[in-house]
Amino acid sequence: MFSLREVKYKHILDIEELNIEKSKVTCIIGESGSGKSTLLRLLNKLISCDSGKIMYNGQDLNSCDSVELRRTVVMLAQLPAIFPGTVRDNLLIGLKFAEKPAANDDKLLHVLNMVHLNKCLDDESDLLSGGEKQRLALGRVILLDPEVFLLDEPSSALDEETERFIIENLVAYTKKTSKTLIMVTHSKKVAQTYSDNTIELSQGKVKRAREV
Ligand SMILES: Nc1ncnc2c1ncn2[C@@H]1O[C@H](COP(=O)(O)OP(=O)(O)OP(=O)(O)O)[C@@H](O)[C@H]1O
Repeated sequence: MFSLREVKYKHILDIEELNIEKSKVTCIIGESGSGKSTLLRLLNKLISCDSGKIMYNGQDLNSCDSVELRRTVVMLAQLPAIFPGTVRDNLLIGLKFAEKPAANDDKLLHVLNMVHLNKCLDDESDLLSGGEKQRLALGRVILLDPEVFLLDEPSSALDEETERFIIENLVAYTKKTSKTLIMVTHSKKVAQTYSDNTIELSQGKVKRAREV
């Protein structure tokens, strides 16, 4: 799905060769500052590499329209934005930005259940805890129903049990729908348990890329 050849970005990333498979769960691990978030941002075309080539489904990412790309490849940042308004507003705003039809309350409640967020749709989002806001933003991304999820530490603010519940739901959903999940995680345990492939970065280079 994604293939990278001799990709360099500033002093931060220097990747000789890397392939990320379609319809698989790929975890990106590595020490803090190793370039994990930068790699996700390259794949979402939020930044462009200085040299080398990134292909997406056989097409050079440079020649992909960024807006079109982000309709199918959706990124959840490490510190996602929460907008003023209710839980419902925050779930629906992604669909609105993407010019997709709004979802009904049943669908919104189903997504809240998936991300283990036990809140009412009319609750004010600025009263949520950090971990709850993180799950709300994840729900917003799930509603967009992209082909590729790029998730930057989606469970960093969660306790182990909630993390397990959410990642299990997410992996089951992406497997069932043949979506591609690319997820940065600080947890080797999450990578070992749930990923089909793991990419380990160290100082901007691929230290290891393997099937688990
Ligand atoms: N636009 C930029 N310009 C210069 N340096 C940057 C830029 N963005 C990130 N960096 C630096 O690049 C390195 C890699 O950053 P990145 O956020 O990709 O790391 P990470 O592996 O995701 O780290 P963490 O696990 O702490 O989130 C860091 O040293 C960071 O300070």
